[in-house]
Amino acid sequence: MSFNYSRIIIKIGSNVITRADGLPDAERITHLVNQIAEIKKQGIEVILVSSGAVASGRSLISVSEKSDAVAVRQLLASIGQVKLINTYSHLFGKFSILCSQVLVTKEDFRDRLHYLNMRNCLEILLQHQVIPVINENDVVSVTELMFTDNDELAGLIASMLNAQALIVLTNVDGIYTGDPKLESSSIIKEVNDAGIDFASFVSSGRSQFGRGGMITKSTIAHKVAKLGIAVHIANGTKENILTDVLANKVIHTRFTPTKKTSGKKKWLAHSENAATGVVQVNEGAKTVLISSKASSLLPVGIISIVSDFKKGEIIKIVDEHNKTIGLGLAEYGSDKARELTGQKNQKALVHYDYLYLQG
Ligand SMILES: Nc1ncnc2c1ncn2[C@@H]1O[C@H](COP(=O)(O)OP(=O)(O)O)[C@@H](O)[C@H]1O
Ligand SMILES: N[C@@H](CCC(=O)OP(=O)(O)O)C(=O)O
Repeated sequence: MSFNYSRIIIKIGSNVITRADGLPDAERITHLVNQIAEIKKQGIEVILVSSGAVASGRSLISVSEKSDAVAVRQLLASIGQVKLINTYSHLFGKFSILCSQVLVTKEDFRDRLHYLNMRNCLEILLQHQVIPVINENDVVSVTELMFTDNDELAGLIASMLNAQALIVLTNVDGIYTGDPKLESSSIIKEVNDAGIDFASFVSSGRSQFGRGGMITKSTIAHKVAKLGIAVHIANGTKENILTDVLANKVIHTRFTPTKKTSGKKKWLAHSENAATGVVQVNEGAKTVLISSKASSLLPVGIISIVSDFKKGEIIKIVDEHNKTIGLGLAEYGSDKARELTGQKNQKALVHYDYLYLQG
């Protein structure tokens, strides 16, 4: 049985695009573009999240090893992104397909208006049959402003565009039960909502040119699947991998999508870093909020306003043990919330439509 998706995000990792010597693998990129063109011909909308700017830069310039690592990354990415996008543009052009360059930073996902502007841009590209090729803007994203890696970025894009699936291509067949190099390890074919402790068997090690490693892939995949989007982690170095994944013909790891979530909640799900305020709730409120019943956060269940916020800002909701249980959009500021804390029959601080609860 093949998967019937109409909109997919494909993430191509550094290790898929890069040869062992650190230079871009032109043959592989060509093969992937050929498959994407084939998928597009079937009427499936495709958004590409592609790493490879740094690797492409490496093929164009040599830099002294003594130079500052952050500056070198900026230099390589700045030069390399031009080559990367030119490669895609040339290869897609052979199929008369237009692609576009979209470079983003973590900041672009913070503010809802900015987020919606970005979404509108991607939607109009898709409406015009263009394949957006997205990468982090490595030239301005440094240290704490960076995404953990492009897996995190791909997860955000999948949520933003209500995609049905996210396909993450890496250099192993999927998530293994242990070190992929050991014979005793096997591929986990299906992950469902039951919740697996990935950290217990996925090592934090990364492959040569990767940034986040398999741990970020697992965490992001789990989060995205819980928002109702299927996630496939597969080996991008294998022949016909994309068409085979969609035809369900190849062994890989698939995270089963669970409940459907609204666009607003999907945005909130990825907004922890943008939260300004923190609100602590009691056990009763926690139970009601995480139950299957749709409930808003009312002042009666609030114990304290831990840090300040203004109306319309994102707040983190924590339980009595300071564990984060969700994120929401404040209907009013922290001054008013403090006045109402513990009181019955008051206006909700977070309306259910603007409340995302981590499960
Ligand atoms: N349990 C595991 N299953 C699969 N891969 C693992 C596991 N533990 C660690 N890894 C490592 O994660 C690497 C893939 O992540 P990463 O280096 O970030 O790649 P990419 O560039 O594709 O994002 C694999 O090459 C593998 O060495
Ligand atoms: N933006 C960088 C890639 C960063 C990155 O996180 O890569 P990956 O390990 O593939 O998720 C580049 O284009 O070189």
